[in-house]
Amino acid sequence: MASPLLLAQQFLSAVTTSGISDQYSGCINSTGSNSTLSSDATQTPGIPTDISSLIGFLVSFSALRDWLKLIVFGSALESCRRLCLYLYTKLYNSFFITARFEEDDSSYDWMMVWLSKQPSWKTARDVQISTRTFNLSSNAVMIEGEDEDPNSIAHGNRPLAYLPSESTVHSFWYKRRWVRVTRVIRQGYYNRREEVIELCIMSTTHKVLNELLIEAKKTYQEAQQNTISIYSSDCNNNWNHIASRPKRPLTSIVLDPGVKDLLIDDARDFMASKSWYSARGIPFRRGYLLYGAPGSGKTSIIHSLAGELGLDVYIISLSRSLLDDTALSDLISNLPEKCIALMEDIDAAFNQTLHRDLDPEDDKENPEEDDEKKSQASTPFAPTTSRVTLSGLLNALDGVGAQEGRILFATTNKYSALDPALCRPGRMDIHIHFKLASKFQARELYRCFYLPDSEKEEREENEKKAIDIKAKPADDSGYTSVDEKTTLLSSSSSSDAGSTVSSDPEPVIFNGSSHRARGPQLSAAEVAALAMQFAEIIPEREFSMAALQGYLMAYKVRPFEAIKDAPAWIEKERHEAAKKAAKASKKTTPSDNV
Ligand SMILES: Nc1ncnc2c1ncn2[C@@H]1O[C@H](COP(=O)(O)OP(=O)(O)OP(=O)(O)O)[C@@H](O)[C@H]1O
Repeated sequence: MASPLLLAQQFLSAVTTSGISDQYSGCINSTGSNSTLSSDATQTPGIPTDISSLIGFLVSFSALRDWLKLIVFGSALESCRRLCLYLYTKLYNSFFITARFEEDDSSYDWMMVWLSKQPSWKTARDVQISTRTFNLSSNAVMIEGEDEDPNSIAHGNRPLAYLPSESTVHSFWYKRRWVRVTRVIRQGYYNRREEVIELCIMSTTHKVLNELLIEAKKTYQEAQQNTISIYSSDCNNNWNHIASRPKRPLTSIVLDPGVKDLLIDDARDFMASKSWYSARGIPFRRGYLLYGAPGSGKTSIIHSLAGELGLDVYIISLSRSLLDDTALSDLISNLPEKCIALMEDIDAAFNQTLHRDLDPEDDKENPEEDDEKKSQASTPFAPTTSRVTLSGLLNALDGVGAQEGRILFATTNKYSALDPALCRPGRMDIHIHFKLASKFQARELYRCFYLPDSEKEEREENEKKAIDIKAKPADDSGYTSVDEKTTLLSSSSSSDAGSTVSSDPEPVIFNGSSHRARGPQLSAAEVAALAMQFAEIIPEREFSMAALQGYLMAYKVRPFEAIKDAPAWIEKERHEAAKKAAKASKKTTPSDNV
């Protein structure tokens, strides 16, 4: 590598040949310091060899002098700029607090809904119109003047909102503090569009920010009051909000007497017993296994309970592609402290097909549906890519990383196929059998369908009150055996199941089908009497509640026809079931012979 001295000498020799050095040659020679000349340098007469004389020589060029001045001046300027920036940041940070909200976090939705309610946000001059609801089904972010039409979603009219345009700055006053808001859109990994809200508050402490956050969260929760949030995991194992569903009233689900009470009381009691569990060193978790006939209300009751308890539902799909034991464990440990974790068709995760096999015992409960599923299961579907093992699931449920405070609901149609380790108390504390519809359920479902709305509201109110009274904290929090509770609660509600109506209702003259609003207006007593008639026709434990619901849906505004045509419908269903059973047995006979 060439030394700087050598380079300087080469530069000088170039200058000398161009004649510039002539005027300076005297000066160079006058230094007379040739003592350190190298053999190369001796070949170029008049070139300074020590550093100080070289610098003196270079400085003697006016252009070089200017360059040097520029470098010194530039460095000083840059240092000054950096110092100012540092001081500004220091000063800014001591007077302002900046908070960022990323789009994939729930706090972003809180902020957007809260901001949409700020007068200055609504009057922004540079706006983007959006139909985003921020995971709310209500019109919490609608623009002023838009009617709050309860049917708007049914008509496809999503509420409109003003969102200030991206990268524009908006400011307003909050509790006598100046607040600046910026919507920043940036490019994330894999060119993913990411949105961040930056909130800058003029405050020296976090007090105002905390107040603002609490207010935003409350505003959001109020807007969300009548909905439950449903979360599901993505392939990166993150929990994503996938939907907000309106709460389903418990009265709309008809189960055998005592089952609903058992579930709600137990879950409420569990949620209020954290200290009881920790005092005894028992993991604060509760598991419910709902098993039985398809379409008997297992999923529906879970959603309804979530609404009643004010918990979000986190769906754990064991057959999700690429889910393995580690990913499952991560998912479960990332659940929030109070939530409902739902594993549907828990038996299906360990089968090699995407469909459920059926338990021979359960076959009896719903032959038609089961035959259908059997034939589906026998078709060559791609095997699931899930790699969850039973031991992986057991560890995830109660291993070290398992989340405390969560309520797990698992459903299955194939109870006897489940491993006893999975069903043991501690993992699944309460097992509830959901059977095909009883006469009592058929009667209540009919009432639910045709009861006037005002009566329904009253009934819901009464049921809610009854639940609230029971919800008072119990002294003996902890595990109670299923048998004990079922007996207790069944007896308390059996009077309802056995009620009868003595007199026949007045027939209402009504023909043909019409819109629901123009259907016959029946009194509660009339509906009750008709419901009794309907229940008498429906055979005990032969049809699922989903099948009965499907039948009544066809008679939404024709309560009398629903009763009149029920025997024919039952015959038809039996006939079809027999046909399917014969077909299925034909299919299996040749292989049996082989
Ligand atoms: N007990 C019930 N009361 C009121 N409606 C019911 C009941 N059972 C089922 N339904 C209705 O039937 C439909 C299916 O119910 P749901 O999905 O809850 O059944 P499920 O037992 O979870 O079925 P699967 O085992 O096939 O998942 C829903 O629309 C629900 O409204």
